[in-house]
Amino acid sequence: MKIAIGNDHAGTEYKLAIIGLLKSMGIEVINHGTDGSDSVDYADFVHPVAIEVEEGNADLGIIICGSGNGVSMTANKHQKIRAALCWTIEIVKLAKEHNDANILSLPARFISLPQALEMVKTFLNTSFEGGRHERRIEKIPCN
Ligand SMILES: O=C(CO)[C@H](O)[C@H](O)[C@H](O)COP(=O)(O)O
Repeated sequence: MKIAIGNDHAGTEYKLAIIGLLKSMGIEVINHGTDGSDSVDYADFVHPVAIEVEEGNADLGIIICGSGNGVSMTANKHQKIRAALCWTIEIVKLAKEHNDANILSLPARFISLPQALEMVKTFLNTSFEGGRHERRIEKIPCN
């Protein structure tokens, strides 16, 4: 299992903790930064994550900013990406079961760090249900 991860300055603290968790689980991480607290533009760090997932270099992605919106909007511009903005464990579960989300988007300024770590575990441990949901996700791309 390989995970690509990226964030802006609002997500650095959570990102570093998530990398620690993933490594402790034996998961390989491709870190696209930023690793600092200086103000940056999230798109610069999210497009590389989306490309890793689209090209199959990473199995899944995790992206983090203050609200989770900027990173989600950026990732979802990529044809093969289904980035899900999640703020509870249940929504993470549904994002995998029903939407086969391949990138988890976290709003670092609106969830606690322990909550974020639990959400990451749920993202990794939940499977797509397929069936009617397969038909629906196939209709998402517009070009
Ligand atoms: O893109 C965002 C909002 O959709 C993210 O939450 C950013 O992290 C946020 O806008 C950064 O805000 P800042 O005031 O520049 O720290």
